[in-house]
Amino acid sequence: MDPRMAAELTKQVQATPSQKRLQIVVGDFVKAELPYFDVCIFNTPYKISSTIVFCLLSHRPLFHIAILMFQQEFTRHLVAQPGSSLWSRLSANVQLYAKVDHIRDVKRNNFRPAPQVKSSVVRLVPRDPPPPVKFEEFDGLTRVIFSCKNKTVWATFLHAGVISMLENNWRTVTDNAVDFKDYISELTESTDFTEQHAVKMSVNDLLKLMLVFHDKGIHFA
Ligand SMILES: C[S@@+](CC[C@H](N)C(=O)[O-])C[C@H]1O[C@@H](n2cnc3c(N)ncnc32)[C@H](O)[C@@H]1O
Repeated sequence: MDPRMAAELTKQVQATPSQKRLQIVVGDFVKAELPYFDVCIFNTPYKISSTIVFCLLSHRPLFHIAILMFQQEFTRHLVAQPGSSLWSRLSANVQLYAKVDHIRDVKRNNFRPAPQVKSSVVRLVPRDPPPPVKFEEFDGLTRVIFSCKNKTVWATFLHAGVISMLENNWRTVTDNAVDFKDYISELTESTDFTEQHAVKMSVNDLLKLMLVFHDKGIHFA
């Protein structure tokens, strides 16, 4: 590893008020039962980047800080902000649970042999306490919203596949005989986000939208 990078990572770790314990886990990271840890420094296998991020964020007790290296393109999504073309389901899902900052890009020639892809290092600090939102529910909403990220929220919710998925969820908890398309159409028009495009919706906007649906008994997972 580049000595400057090593020095920077060491500084990050030393700035962390942790009990400095080293944990060694042998096996498949995704399947392993992770022990308690404060700090995670990980040159991740890039093909399982998002699995790793969500494994870490769902781990309890919460860790304090993670310094992670990923493929550069992936990190651009992790740190993207609403309004950017890179703002995506991944960005919103991760930023709901963690503050993510870009630390630095790593050039190909910092490795021997030089890999095909560029890398970047990010810092992930979980929100503590974590928001009281079920991951599957928020992910269900972002799956819908970002399926048509340049359409308006109103248009997205009137898509036949979306209506049918939400209606199935809804019918499992209600006997209400109203026409679901009318129900959801009125509901969507009543929000502040009708004309909003997914690409501009912040995590808070998405949470507000999710609560509007929950108030009417509609769930995304
Ligand atoms: C340091 S990582 C990644 C290197 C580089 N960032 C990449 O993606 O090619 C490479 C190492 O991770 C290991 N590895 C791959 N998948 C893994 C998994 N699910 N759990 C634990 N280790 C894994 C591989 O065996 C390999 O030794």
